[in-house]
Parts: sequence; C-alpha cells; structure tokens
Amino acid sequence: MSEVILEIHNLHKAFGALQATQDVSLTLRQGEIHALIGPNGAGKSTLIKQIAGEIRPDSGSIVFAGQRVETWDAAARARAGLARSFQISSVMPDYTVLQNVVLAVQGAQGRSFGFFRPALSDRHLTDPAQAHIAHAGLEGREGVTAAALSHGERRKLEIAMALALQPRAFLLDEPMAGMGPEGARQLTPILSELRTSAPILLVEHDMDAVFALADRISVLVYGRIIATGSVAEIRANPEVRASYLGEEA
Ligand SMILES: Nc1ncnc2c1ncn2[C@@H]1O[C@H](COP(=O)(O)OP(=O)(O)OP(=O)(O)O)[C@@H](O)[C@H]1O
Repeated sequence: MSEVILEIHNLHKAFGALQATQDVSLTLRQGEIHALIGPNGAGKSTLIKQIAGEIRPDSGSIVFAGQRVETWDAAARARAGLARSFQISSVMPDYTVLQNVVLAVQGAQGRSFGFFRPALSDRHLTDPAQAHIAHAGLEGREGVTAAALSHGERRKLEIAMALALQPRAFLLDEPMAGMGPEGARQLTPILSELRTSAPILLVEHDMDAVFALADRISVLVYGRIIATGSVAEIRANPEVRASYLGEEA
C-alpha cells in the first residue's frame, strides 16, 4: 500500500451547539485522489479549513508528512507543502499566463518579486514556468492575459501556479464549481494527471467528476464519515444511497 502523506485522527469541531466535524479520521496516500462528498452543510469545507489551518479543531490530530501540524498556522502548513487551491486571489488578471506562473515560481524559490523584464529572460524561472504551464494544459496560451482566459483556462492557470509551489498534497475545494459540463470535462483529465505530482483531497459536488477521478471516496453526513471506499463500494453502499446519492447512483 502507498505511503500515507496526510493522516487525520478523531477530529472534532463544534460551532456552538452544532457539531460540524465529529470524530473524523481519514488518510491521503501518495498518488491518489481521495474525494470527500456529502450533502450541503455536511461539514466538508469546515474539514478542509481545519486541514489547511484556517480553522483550529477542538480536538484530534493532523499529521502531514510525518509531523503533527494541527497547531501550525495556514502559512506554515503551505510552506510544508500543503497546497490549498484554488487560491484565486493570487492570479493577477492583467498579467499574462507566463508572467503569473513566473511570479509563482519566483515566490516558491523564495526570491523577492523583481521586475518582469529580467525575470522573463531568466531561464531558471521561465523553464520551470513553461513546464508547469504545459503540465496544466495551457501550452500555447503563455502570452494571453489572465483576464482574457476562459473560466476553464483560468482553473488551469491556477493549477500551473499551484504546481510552481511543488506541493506534497493538494486540498481542492470544488474545482469544478461554475465550470459547466464542457469545462468540467476539460478539467477532469488535468486533475487526473495532477495526482501524479501530489495526491489530492478533493471536495466536489459534480458526481460524474468524482466517479471518474476518485481512487477512494469518503462520505460525510452531519459532520461524520459514514463510509470510505472505492467508487464501486460507495455506489453500492445502501446507507450512502439512502442518505446522499439517492437516484443519482
Ligand atoms: N464559522 C461558522 N460558524 C458557525 N457555523 C458554521 C461556520 N462555518 C460553517 N458552519 C456550519 O457548519 C456546518 C457545515 O458547514 P460546511 O460549510 O463545512 O458544509 P459543506 O459540507 O462544505 O457544505 P456545502 O456543500 O454547502 O459547501 C453548516 O451547518 C454550517 O452552517
């Protein structure tokens, strides 16, 4: 079995009387997409925020790359390689695809942001940037400004920028949201390929995408994981069908 990069043990989080996360344990293994599904308000975003360091759990532990991180802030977890995408705010709309990714590479290399002219002629920055652009499926669009990209291309740019950080795991919260069926169809193979760069914990409502992509699925209902398994196991699970999938499955 593949190495585990992220382990969550017995996580609890309450908002007043509401138990948003109840005794949640899960793992993310190298090379996999582990999808987290569940009805609206089940606690998926709250769980992702606790893993990313945006919300402090009441109890439980989070082990990332062998270290206990539940007391670390979000920036420290990001530096350790936990990439919370899509950090849409970091895309500069007036800059080109190449400029945006060069900035991300520059940031990841710990260099201060310089002027573009030297940065764009520095192959230590442009070579990795071009590789991330190609990896994210945006080859040929390097000179286009981010503002002129389609919604789907913008997601690809965000993926290229996330790759620049050389993350050890991705936390993706609804990457298909607002993309429409064609956009989702385009993004699916890119996410599929992305798992070879770093494993993905994926929150997604688009069940076609989840069933096409996930190696494992965990189902969250009222803050509790009611089942974890392969796509086939989850689709066949009577409790999951009753509480969430219904006729969709
Ligand atoms: N900061 C907060 N304060 C109080 N209650 C909150 C807070 N954040 C989330 N909640 C509540 O916690 C529960 C879980 O919310 P969460 O957003 O995590 O669900 P979700 O599964 O991500 O839902 P969706 O699929 O609609 O995005 C909901 O009842 C929500 O109203």
